[in-house]
Amino acid sequence: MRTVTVKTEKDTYPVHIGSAIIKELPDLAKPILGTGKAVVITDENLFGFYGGRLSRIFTDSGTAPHFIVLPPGEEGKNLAALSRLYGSLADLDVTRDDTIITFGGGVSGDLGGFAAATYLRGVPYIQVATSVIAQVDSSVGGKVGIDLESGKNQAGSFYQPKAVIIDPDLLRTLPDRCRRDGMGEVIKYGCIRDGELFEILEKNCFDTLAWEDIIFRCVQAKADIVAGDVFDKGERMLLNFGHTFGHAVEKYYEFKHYMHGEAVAIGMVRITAGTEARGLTDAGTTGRLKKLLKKYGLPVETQAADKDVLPYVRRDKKRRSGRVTLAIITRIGQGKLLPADLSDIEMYLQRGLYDEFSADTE
Ligand SMILES: NC(=O)c1ccc[n+]([C@@H]2O[C@H](COP(=O)([O-])OP(=O)(O)OC[C@H]3O[C@@H](n4cnc5c(N)ncnc54)[C@H](O)[C@@H]3O)[C@@H](O)[C@H]2O)c1
Ligand SMILES: O=C(O)C(=O)C[C@@H](O)[C@H](O)[C@H](O)COP(=O)(O)O
Ligand SMILES: [Zn+2]
Repeated sequence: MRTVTVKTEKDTYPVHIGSAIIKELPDLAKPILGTGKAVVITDENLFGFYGGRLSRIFTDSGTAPHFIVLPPGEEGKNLAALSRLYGSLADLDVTRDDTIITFGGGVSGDLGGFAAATYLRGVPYIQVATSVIAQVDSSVGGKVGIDLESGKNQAGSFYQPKAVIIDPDLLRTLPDRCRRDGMGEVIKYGCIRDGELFEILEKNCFDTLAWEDIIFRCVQAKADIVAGDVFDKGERMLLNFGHTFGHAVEKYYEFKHYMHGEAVAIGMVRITAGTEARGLTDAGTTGRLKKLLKKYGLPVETQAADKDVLPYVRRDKKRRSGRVTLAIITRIGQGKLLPADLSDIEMYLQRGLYDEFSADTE
């Protein structure tokens, strides 16, 4: 087992990464749980695969967990689901001495984490990450929240977990589309910070990747970034590379068409074409990025028209009174924050630039 420590001004917590560590969950959780109840928030798919096993390992260690089982998928990361979740927590008579364990992908983590942040003004929680997205990104850093009618992740909070548990073996049951989807965020880390990771991904394929190492690299990168900017005022905004357009396109399709990593893939290509067109990014970068995304089965463009998607771009949370901070890359491995007028966003993200600058590099 390897452990990365996330250290912010207020919170310090471990991210444990290791094959088969799910068996150790009750022991790893014990110092947090104390004598309180363990309330596992998960989704129907995960409950089907792992509910029995989780029950057993906890019961064997002397604590029977309570389960709250949500419908799976992004369409359920909303106010109605949050409201039902509060009801379930009340039915279980949860108090601040109890511990929530989110067991799942980014949706269970974001929604369950937001419930933990707000129910009784805060109940301690642990993230157990089961999807690629959750293992490389969402379980770390404490961004929790839900989608609103106005857009993606529009209500939320920064609420750090007490611990994060990542067992790569759990990925064995992950559907192929979700595995591919997760590569959108992995490739993001290669783009904004870790050029060597990008090269590893270029040289390998799903079957040859050393998965635990990939997770470790991404988690370490995220822990470092979050430690320096927990509230997303500076460097953390780099983690939003590809998300300005990506979130807009997810919302345009009402979260029914693209998964998050797919939308981020499309968004990374869009913004990079826009900055390459203006000489802000090394020539050839968009083509190289596009080629890698395609290799891992990700979409690189959308059918949706600019006029339909771009209005949602204006909801971006990196916006401050008429200005927006764009997360861009100057080359593979080097992220940069680019302040721009809100009115310029469309110029950077227009489809025409994509067509011009996204030829595959061979
Ligand atoms: N908070 C953050 O920092 C952050 C970072 C990245 C993404 N996100 C959010 O994460 C969400 C996307 O995450 P996701 O793709 O994990 O979504 P998800 O939780 O919906 O999981 C995707 C699908 O995979 C299934 N699944 C997950 N793990 C499984 C396993 N081990 N075996 C079998 N099935 C499994 C789920 O049931 C679901 O159907 C989005 O809402 C995105 O906004 C948040
Ligand atoms: O942790 C962060 O910071 C991120 O931006 C990680 C992103 O991958 C993630 O999708 C996040 O939820 C986006 O945040 P938002 O503030 O744009 O909603
Ligand atoms: Zn993301």
